[in-house]
Amino acid sequence: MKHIARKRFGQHFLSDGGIIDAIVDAIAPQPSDSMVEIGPGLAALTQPLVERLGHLHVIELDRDLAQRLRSHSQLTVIESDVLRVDFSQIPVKAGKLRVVGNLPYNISTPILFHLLDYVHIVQDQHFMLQKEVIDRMVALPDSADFSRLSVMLQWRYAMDNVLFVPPESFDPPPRVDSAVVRMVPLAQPPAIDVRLFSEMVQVAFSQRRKLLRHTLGHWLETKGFSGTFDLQRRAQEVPVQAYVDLVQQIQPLA
Ligand SMILES: C[S@@+](CC[C@H](N)C(=O)[O-])C[C@H]1O[C@@H](n2cnc3c(N)ncnc32)[C@H](O)[C@@H]1O
Repeated sequence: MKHIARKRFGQHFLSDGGIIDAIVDAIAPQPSDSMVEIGPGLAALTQPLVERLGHLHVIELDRDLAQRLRSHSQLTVIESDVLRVDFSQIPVKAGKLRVVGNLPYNISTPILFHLLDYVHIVQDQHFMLQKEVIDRMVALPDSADFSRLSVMLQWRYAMDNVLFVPPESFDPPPRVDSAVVRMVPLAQPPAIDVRLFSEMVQVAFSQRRKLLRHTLGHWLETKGFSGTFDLQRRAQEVPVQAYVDLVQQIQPLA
């Protein structure tokens, strides 16, 4: 029976064979990999991936789609909201977990933040996202796209935009351009208090047009910060490393 795409689940199914091949080539799955796919849908990516891997974990919220996928003996289906999945419970053969998915765009940022909690067990992530979101993820300081998302991901991942995907590659087509991003956790990430860092970056970018003196200045006072930091700048002018250095000065880790 034909599945009718459900808008509330952000369902846009890949239908362009050339794009599917290009994504699978970019992922380069190996039989020794332990991989999990978020939102397999009608298995456009799932099928070629599992052919190369032999086995794949998939996380699907839509009950009907999860039911269809269960008939596939090489898949372990986790029927759940991905934001509730504890990725540390997914078995890995050896090494680390590889995470892939053509994500539901309405919750792509919460998914990226949820996965930050598991970055230490992840080898890499390949995600199809709204191109505009990827532009923000990989943006450099002083550009209009440099945002909270850029800082929150760049301190922990090396990222690159690997493929542009136009709306007509999907059925039904989304109203936006898409792209595929590769995210590789940094081998030697800085030691920081992630919660404090997240709070600080949120405060810094809360009013992008204002100088940090008016936004971050007060927050730093409440934290008892007595070091030096140039607050005569806007949040988007500050390099990621400077945010890292700042949070390390506020609360040196034990
Ligand atoms: C953009 S579609 C991609 C489908 C398929 N991978 C493809 O490329 O054709 C997103 C998929 O994520 C599923 N999904 C939506 N919200 C979800 C959630 N919170 N947790 C897990 N899966 C979800 C949808 O049901 C859908 O199958």
